[in-house]
Amino acid sequence: MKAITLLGSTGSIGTQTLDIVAQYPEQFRIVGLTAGRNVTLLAQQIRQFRPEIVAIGDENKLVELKEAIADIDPQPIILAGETGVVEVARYGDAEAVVTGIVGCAGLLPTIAAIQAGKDIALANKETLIAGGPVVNPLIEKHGVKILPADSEHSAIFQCLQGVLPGSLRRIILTASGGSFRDLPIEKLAEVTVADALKHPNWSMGQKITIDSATLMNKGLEVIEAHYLFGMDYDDIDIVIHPQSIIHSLIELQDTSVLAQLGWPDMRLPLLYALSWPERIHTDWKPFDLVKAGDLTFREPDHKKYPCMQLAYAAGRAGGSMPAVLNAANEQAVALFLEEKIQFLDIPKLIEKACDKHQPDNCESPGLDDILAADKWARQEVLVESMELGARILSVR
Ligand SMILES: NC(=O)c1ccc[n+]([C@@H]2O[C@H](COP(=O)([O-])OP(=O)(O)OC[C@H]3O[C@@H](n4cnc5c(N)ncnc54)[C@H](OP(=O)(O)O)[C@@H]3O)[C@@H](O)[C@H]2O)c1
Ligand SMILES: C[C@](O)(CO)[C@H](O)COP(=O)(O)O
Ligand SMILES: [Mn+2]
Repeated sequence: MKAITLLGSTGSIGTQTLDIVAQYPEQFRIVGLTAGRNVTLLAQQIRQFRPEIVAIGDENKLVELKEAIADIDPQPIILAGETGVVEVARYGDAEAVVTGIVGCAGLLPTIAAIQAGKDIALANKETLIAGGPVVNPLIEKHGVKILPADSEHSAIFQCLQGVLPGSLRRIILTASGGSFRDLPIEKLAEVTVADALKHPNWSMGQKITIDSATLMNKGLEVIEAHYLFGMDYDDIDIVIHPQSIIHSLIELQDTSVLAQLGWPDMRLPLLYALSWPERIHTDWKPFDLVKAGDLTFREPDHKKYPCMQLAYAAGRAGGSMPAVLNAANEQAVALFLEEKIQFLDIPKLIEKACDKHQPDNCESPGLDDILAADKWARQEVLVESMELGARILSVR
């Protein structure tokens, strides 16, 4: 039985992970759970899975959580705030930590888990994009494994099983195209948050759904693939595949191409990340090529979706630039979700922050440099957005 700790238990990744644990209680045991603010759902999860330790990210919710589970015996250790989440990540005999927390908030807990010798089932891509220069050396130093849970990187990881080192020539990331894939570019200026949250194939958290709509999710996944598989940016391509059936492909030195297919269901990459190198027998809906229907592919439209090129440029710049790209994106998406900026402002704000950071890019950033770059980028986007807002208001 594998003991696991789950960061972000109340989110899309978190609840799907707990679905798996509930289905296979003989395979998995929950050691720790963390959430951000959703006390009601976290309390339910604590009742069901009886973790040894829990944390709520929002310290103002600690009393509410303690009251919600006061009758449970024995009581778990109950912590709060970023330090509490970090403590859960490093706690006890968990063999693996599932990083279902969203954003760079996952960086410090992930580092703590690695330093405690725990394998990482990595869904939280922002941690690797921002913290790659620090995380990868730590993975090596502590001899732990990063098991990709992101559907594309799981597909690549699965295709690589049994492939000899040095045989990988190219990675091809598939992209659904997101909510606006069939919308003419001239219509993007007026899209709403509600429009952007209507992902055609996947049900996910709000932030990543917006990232899918801007194609920044795919750009982030290019950087994620660079850090996970050591590929140069010139050897990582993107193809639009509206059906989200082929979850990515690898091309080998002899030009042979391997792909992983399946229904768009995040439980499968999560299950494989948790059970690797084993395969657990499931009774889930078998894949059916005929039912899946036509599989189509097209080139990404970089004019319509500038975020992809912004990500390639930040990845190639390296150093602290990916951390700036990621934080600027997190901040811009948050502003869009709050309806303070428009959809097309997202890439504009990110590009401004990256351009401004260029002369200060730290080539070999340590953790403090990454955290400082993250903080600077969020502040930069906030200031720029206010000026943007002021200009918009002055025009009205
Ligand atoms: N969803 C997917 O299908 C999918 C697929 C591939 C990769 N991913 C990646 O997985 C990660 C999670 O995505 P998601 O869609 O599951 O997001 P989500 O539904 O928004 O869930 C985010 C989780 O993180 C918690 N959280 C947010 N901010 C926090 C903070 N500051 N401190 C502690 N906890 C915090 C939330 O808690 P509360 O809800 O309690 O506030 C929630 O449990 C992201 O990095 C995403 O890119 C997701
Ligand atoms: C489910 C997914 O892996 C989240 O990262 C997938 O990448 C989302 O679909 P899209 O291709 O980015 O639209
Ligand atoms: Mn993905």
